[in-house]
Amino acid sequence: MNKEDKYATLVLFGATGDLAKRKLFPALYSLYCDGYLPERFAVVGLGRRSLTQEDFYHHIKDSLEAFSRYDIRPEDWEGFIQRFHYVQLDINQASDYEALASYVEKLEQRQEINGNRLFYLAIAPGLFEPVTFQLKEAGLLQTKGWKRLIIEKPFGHSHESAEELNDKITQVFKEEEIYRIDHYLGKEMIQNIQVIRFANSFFEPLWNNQYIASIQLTSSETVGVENRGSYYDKVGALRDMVQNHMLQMVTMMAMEPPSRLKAEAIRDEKVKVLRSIRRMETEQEIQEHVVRGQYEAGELQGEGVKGYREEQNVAEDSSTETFVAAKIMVDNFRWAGVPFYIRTGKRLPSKATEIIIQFKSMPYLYFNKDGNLAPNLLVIQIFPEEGIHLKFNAKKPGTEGSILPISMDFCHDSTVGINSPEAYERLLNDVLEGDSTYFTRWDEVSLAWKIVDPIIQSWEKSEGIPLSTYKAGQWGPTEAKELLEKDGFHWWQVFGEK
Ligand SMILES: NC(=O)C1=CN([C@@H]2O[C@H](COP(=O)(O)OP(=O)(O)OC[C@H]3O[C@@H](n4cnc5c(N)ncnc54)[C@H](OP(=O)(O)O)[C@@H]3O)[C@@H](O)[C@H]2O)C=CC1
Ligand SMILES: O=C1O[C@H](COP(=O)(O)O)[C@@H](O)[C@H](O)[C@H]1O
Repeated sequence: MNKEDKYATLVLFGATGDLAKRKLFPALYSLYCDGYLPERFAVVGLGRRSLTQEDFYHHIKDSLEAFSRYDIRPEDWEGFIQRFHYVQLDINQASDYEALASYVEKLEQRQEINGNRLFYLAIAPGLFEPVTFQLKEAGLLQTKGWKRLIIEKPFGHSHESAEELNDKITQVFKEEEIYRIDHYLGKEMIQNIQVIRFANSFFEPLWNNQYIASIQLTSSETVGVENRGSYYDKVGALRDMVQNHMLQMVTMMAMEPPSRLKAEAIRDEKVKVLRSIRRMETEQEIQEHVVRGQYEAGELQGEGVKGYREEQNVAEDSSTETFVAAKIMVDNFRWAGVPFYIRTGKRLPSKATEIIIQFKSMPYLYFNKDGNLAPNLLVIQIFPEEGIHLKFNAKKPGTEGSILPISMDFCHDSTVGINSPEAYERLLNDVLEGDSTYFTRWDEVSLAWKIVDPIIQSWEKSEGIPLSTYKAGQWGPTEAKELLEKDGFHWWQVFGEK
């Protein structure tokens, strides 16, 4: 691409918020240090509070000191911080947008930026819609260059609310200008799934129901809800993690090779997977295939922790799930009969994200006739380490002649020896380049809601599926174990687990 195409002004709503502090400023700093930020690039940070430029600089410095993967070097800091400008704006005040429009225009003239504008909504979802309309009203979208919108999660609370939001936003921005963030798609090893699958002749032939017995996807967290109780208690793990991150991982694993390595072709294939996922409609199906749980007080890493209902801003009688496990079936030629087991939860024993592919057993067990030969596993480790591990059987050295499960390991972190870029760095750079491959298109979001909505509705009925409990520090309720055991599987030990 032409380098001028990347020159841009980033208009950042929510510049004084938690996301900006923990993720966005550090991501911008890394992009700057790695030479990915265009030479003409300005950030207009917006917040409700009154801040001087100096205050804003301090705020950004604090953010980098706490969260950046690079140390602040004076020679980088100067070049970086001069791109930042703070403007106080109340999202509900039309006159503030007029002031913003004139500020941005003058800045673009001064910095010779040709009108490319990137609007990032790092604000509460209830504000997404008013902001987009005000941007239009104030003429901020009438620009000579491109305009793009980055929108944070959650995108809706149900299919209906997501559709309403989408209808509103698409009155102002075209679909190809909208970048819906799912930060899991920015993770190194999730992007690597395509390369593992489509650049290796020995994986692709095995990637189907003839050779694969089941696939497990885990995203476990040790943290509780922390200071996000008021958000989380209305949302729960199914909306917070499954509707987006977990289903996106399933699509990356299950999709067909795209016709071209282009955003639309890849997203078309992911959509086909979402369409093929068997919908659970009846209460019985949901009860059989989905487990929900909530943590009680327990012990984690040697320390006592409180239960979910004792957390700040959580209702005393809350029935919000902090854990979900589910069996997902993808009804197509490639995957018929292969269960995809997903689980995610808070206050679990370790923080880990990984995908484990369990291959079918050999048709005849010459070696262990009792059937105890370990199955071949391919482990895609996404967090804490980034790596791929292939587990297979080999002869135990010596005369005994017994069999030993061994592992061939590729550990990305230690092999490459770098501090791998964070998801937000890749995603911000992609938006600047106009590449929407790792953002969710509306039809993906819509289908994902259609998969989870009936489950939510069933849970909301008082006679619906019971909410199980688990002690903080355990791998969810016992029903999560039983979900696999009834199919003859078990959860494999997560890498991060001690
Ligand atoms: N924090 C996180 O780790 C994650 C957050 N997200 C999403 O990112 C978005 C932002 O979250 P987060 O940063 O945590 O939220 P915060 O509550 O920390 O920040 C909210 C921001 O919105 C601004 N704001 C609120 N009301 C107004 C208003 N009327 N006019 C102008 N600005 C206003 C605040 O400005 P001020 O403080 O000056 O009032 C602040 O900058 C949400 O959609 C969230 O779901 C997604 C994934 C992770
Ligand atoms: O989107 C979210 O993701 C985080 C987990 O992300 P990870 O990159 O640390 O795995 C989760 O804590 C949060 O509740 C959810 O909103």
